[in-house]
Amino acid sequence: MMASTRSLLRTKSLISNLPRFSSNYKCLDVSVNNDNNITTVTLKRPPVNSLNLDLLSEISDVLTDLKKSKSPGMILTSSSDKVFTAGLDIMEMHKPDPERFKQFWYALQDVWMKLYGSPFPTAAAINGHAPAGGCLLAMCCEYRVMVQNFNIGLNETQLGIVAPIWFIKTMLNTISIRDTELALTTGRLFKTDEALAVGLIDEMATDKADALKKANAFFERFEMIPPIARAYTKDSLRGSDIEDLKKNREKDIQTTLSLITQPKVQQGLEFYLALLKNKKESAA
Ligand SMILES: CCCCCC/C=C\CC(=O)SCCNC(=O)CCNC(=O)[C@H](O)C(C)(C)COP(=O)(O)OP(=O)(O)OC[C@H]1O[C@@H](n2cnc3c(N)ncnc32)[C@H](O)[C@@H]1OP(=O)(O)O
Repeated sequence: MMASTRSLLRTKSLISNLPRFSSNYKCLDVSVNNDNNITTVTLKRPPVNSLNLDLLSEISDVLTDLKKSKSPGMILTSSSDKVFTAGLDIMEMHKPDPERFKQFWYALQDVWMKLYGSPFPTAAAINGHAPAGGCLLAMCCEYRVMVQNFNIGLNETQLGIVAPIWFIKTMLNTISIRDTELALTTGRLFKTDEALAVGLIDEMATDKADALKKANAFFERFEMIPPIARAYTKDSLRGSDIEDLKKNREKDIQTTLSLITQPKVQQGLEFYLALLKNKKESAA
């Protein structure tokens, strides 16, 4: 075979392996780093990247594309300069339409299973606050770099809601049982340096550029590791948590719907929404 034909075939096979991303994402920016082929997925749903059905569906789609294209890795970050994501969109839980809520929760389960269980390595460049669902997304990643002076944690109890068992398992996979219990029961939000001290994040960064640089450096650790050995090892550690949710998926949706629609829980959410609005008014 002529050298030029060989090189053309090689180029073709490289092209067919490159991730093909939909340009139709409304709430995400997706870009591939030419130096290391790592994909950066940037959450872009102003003002606070709250996770509604649309955003979750797009994250789910991009994770499917990355798996199909055998991506060498993904960084999750935000286009905002102060919020990574404010967690689940409270409007999806406030006076929910049951059918819409089921779709929303199903999409959240999907994102969790795909991100927590991804065969490719993942890092979060947390360039802003990451409460509740935001902390969950960050903890699903294998490595977390966080810009200083922001907050992260599972603060559900502060809203009068209960973090589902798969949220709890994700925290248990990250920090100690003792710290998980204290953090969850008090709904604690950790400042960046406090999060580093308990191991909720792996590194601190001065700004987003520094966070992205450190997140990119994480992937160098796998240069000499066969991807299949890496992926099987991750699955041995995380796979049983995912299997548990797969088995209980419908039950988890029904239980969450019946809890979220309880009058006391709805009152708690209304109170919390009012606090968010008042905060704005008293700052003005
Ligand atoms: C029983 C059932 C089990 C359910 C289990 C549920 C599991 C997870 C739950 C969650 O993820 S609930 C969400 C928890 N999130 C929070 O507690 C964060 C709330 N937000 C904030 O603390 C702040 O907004 C911020 C993230 C620190 C950012 O502060 P900033 O000053 O920059 O912005 P704000 O002025 O506060 O907000 C702007 C705008 O966005 C609205 N908003 C904020 N967070 C959310 C949200 N999570 N969902 C929907 N909307 C949100 C906020 O009200 C403002 O709205 P406007 O006043 O501009 O209309």
